[in-house]
Amino acid sequence: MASVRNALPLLSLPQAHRRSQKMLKLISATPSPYARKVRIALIEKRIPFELLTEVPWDSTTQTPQYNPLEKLPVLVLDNGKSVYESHYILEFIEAKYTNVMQLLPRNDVDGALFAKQVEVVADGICDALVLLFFEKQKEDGKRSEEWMARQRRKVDGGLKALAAWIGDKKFFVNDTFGLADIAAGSVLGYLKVRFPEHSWRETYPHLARYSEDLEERQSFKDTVPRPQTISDKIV
Ligand SMILES: N[C@@H](CCC(=O)N[C@@H](CS(=O)(=O)O)C(=O)NCC(=O)O)C(=O)O
Repeated sequence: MASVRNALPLLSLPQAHRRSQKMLKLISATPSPYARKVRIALIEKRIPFELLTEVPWDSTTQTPQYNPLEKLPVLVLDNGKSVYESHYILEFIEAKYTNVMQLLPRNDVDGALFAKQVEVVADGICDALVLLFFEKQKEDGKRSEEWMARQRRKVDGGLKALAAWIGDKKFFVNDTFGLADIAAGSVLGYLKVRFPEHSWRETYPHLARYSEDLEERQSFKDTVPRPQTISDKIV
């Protein structure tokens, strides 16, 4: 498990505080669109954390020690407790750190619920992309074309919804960067890395421009997804 302290927020902390500050830990993987959501949120909120990079598919992973579902991201708290499932981690951070930038509008229930609906669709696209990615890894003759077609329909349907919702706006909710933009930006960044051949940018030019604008934010620049080498056979 590779470890790196997230330098951005620490640069703003007085030196003495850095040594005494017990650090949140985030178990992550370099390509993970789910983990990227949490990384972006922590950076945007300027909450210091230590990044622990894992390959959850390898037999050597420590992920199961922190999540009975054996999935990352996992946020490991100062008291050793772990918080898992990306949408819940974001809800946890939003609720527990109230004196920092908020991802959801405080006085707009419908706006907050819509942001969560965008996250549902973005995460659903990620789920379909992950299933598609691993189906494509199967040996010739063992891949199900019907199964892959079903996942592609979910991806395309989700992208159509995101494109319709964003239109030519800068952000999804109340013209303010927030949860919906983290979720949508993360899945669009994942598409670029894992499925560069997908034609979504030609099909939805506004969505492409929206994604390019988000990638200019420091929190996105610091968390660009990278493919990972999986040592063990996925079983
Ligand atoms: N719904 C989960 C999905 C997390 C997930 O699937 N993580 C993958 C890694 S990655 O696809 O995000 O890179 C994982 O740990 N997979 C291991 C496993 O499923 O056993 C979330 O939002 O946190």
